Amino acid sequence: MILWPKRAASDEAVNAQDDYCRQVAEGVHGVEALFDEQLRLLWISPSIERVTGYAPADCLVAQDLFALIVHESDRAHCTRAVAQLAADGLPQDFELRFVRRDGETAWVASHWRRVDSGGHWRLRLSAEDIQARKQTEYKLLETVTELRRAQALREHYLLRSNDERQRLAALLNLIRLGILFMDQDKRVLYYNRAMLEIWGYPPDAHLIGTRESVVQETVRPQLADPDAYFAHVAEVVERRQGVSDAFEFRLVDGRIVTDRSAVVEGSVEGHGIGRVWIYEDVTEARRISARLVEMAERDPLTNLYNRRRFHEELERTLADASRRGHAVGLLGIDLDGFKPINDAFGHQAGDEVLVRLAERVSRIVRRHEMFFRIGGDEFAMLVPDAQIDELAELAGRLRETVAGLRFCFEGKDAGVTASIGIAVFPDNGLDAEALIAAADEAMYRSKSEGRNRWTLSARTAGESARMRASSSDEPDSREE
Ligand SMILES: Nc1nc2c(ncn2[C@@H]2O[C@H](COP(=O)(O)OP(=O)(O)OP(=O)(O)O)[C@@H](O)[C@H]2O)c(=O)[nH]1
Repeated sequence: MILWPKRAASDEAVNAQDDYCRQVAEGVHGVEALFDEQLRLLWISPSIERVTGYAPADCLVAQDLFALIVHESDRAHCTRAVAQLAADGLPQDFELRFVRRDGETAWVASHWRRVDSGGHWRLRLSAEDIQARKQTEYKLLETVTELRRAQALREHYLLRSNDERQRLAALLNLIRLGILFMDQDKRVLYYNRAMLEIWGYPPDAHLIGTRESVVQETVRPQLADPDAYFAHVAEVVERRQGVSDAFEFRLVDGRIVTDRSAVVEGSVEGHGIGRVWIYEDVTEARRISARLVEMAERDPLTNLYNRRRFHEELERTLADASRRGHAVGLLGIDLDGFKPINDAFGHQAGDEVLVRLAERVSRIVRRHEMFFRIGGDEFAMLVPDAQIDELAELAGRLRETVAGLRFCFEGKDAGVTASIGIAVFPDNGLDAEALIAAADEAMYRSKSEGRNRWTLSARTAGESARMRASSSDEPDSREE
């Protein structure tokens, strides 16, 4: 239903004017509507159908127009604003959502005005479609929200990666290995505390960004052989090996350090982003292992090399002598009358004899000669590149030294003598076993022929069964 105020004019003119006005009103693009004082809908433009899908007639017959077309969330506000306008006549402008017949939402900007005429008033609604703008706004809002979320996520990851870095740095600072990261431009990227300690930097040294060449110059004075070390570094860098082999080097203060290095691969395969160096101070480890080797090779009572080292040295010396065509002398030594000392004065007295004997005999041993305790009261002397004369002379001195040792246990004089057998490589044996057997056999001859003497083995190499022993006379040992 459309209502127009009547004017005093001819019916024809009025009808024509009505027709013009109707065409204008019905052709408006936005939604126009008129409500009476009871807020009942009097007229609504056909454009409502374009915006909501409801025809003007649907709106006019609706019991509650707001319930039909205003979105549930905006309805209360809309009702309040319209009641306010009715009461005070002040314009109301706000955005609201229409609910379309197909259930979709259509945003409009609504403008509510009170129009007065002849003591009566009506409410006029003008609403323009702002759906496109709202959609843009929504999109913008979504984009902004998305950006904020991404930003928050970035901050979160940044925080987490900083935490990770802190954790990693704490861990790396705790470990005893020195760690140094160089970037692809050969500048220091990271180092830990142990790296500073190993290279003798003060704990507060600041190396980040320092060029490799500068670092090398600062560590040069620490190195026992800087040129060899830097040649090694250059070779490792040149070779671009996966992980370099451990390289051992010495510092001027006597410490022993090893290094290993690897290229740090970036996320692009085959593209190195720098290099990591790992340093380990192995001084203590080397000292302990040397001590262990020492312990395994030395007799704890006399501190002479033991049977194990004797066999190693004998094999090594024979191999060396074979290559050079040298002779090797072996003196097998067994004490005479040692057991009676143990029996008469106790084991401790026997120990004292062994210790003093080892100490005194060691004094007459020359640089290239080696003296061993094989076990019990058995000793051996190894003489590389030996001549028979020298060996006889050495055996004589040895016999004399042992016989000259005097002890006093429980107020009684005591002493021991030595029976010595001399064997020479290659004359008396071509390998360690044969040489030992020859020396033993000669030593037993010394025993059987009166003790306190030396005997030269007469065994021919390769003829182990046959013996041609020469025996020394007491006390001036001599060859027969
Ligand atoms: N005190 C002491 N005695 C040892 C040690 N090792 C072995 N013995 C003893 O040394 C003795 C060696 O015996 P023998 O070789 O018969 O002694 P010996 O009186 O010299 O006899 P011959 O070799 O026949 O001249 C044994 O009584 C062992 O118990 C040791 O480390 N300390």
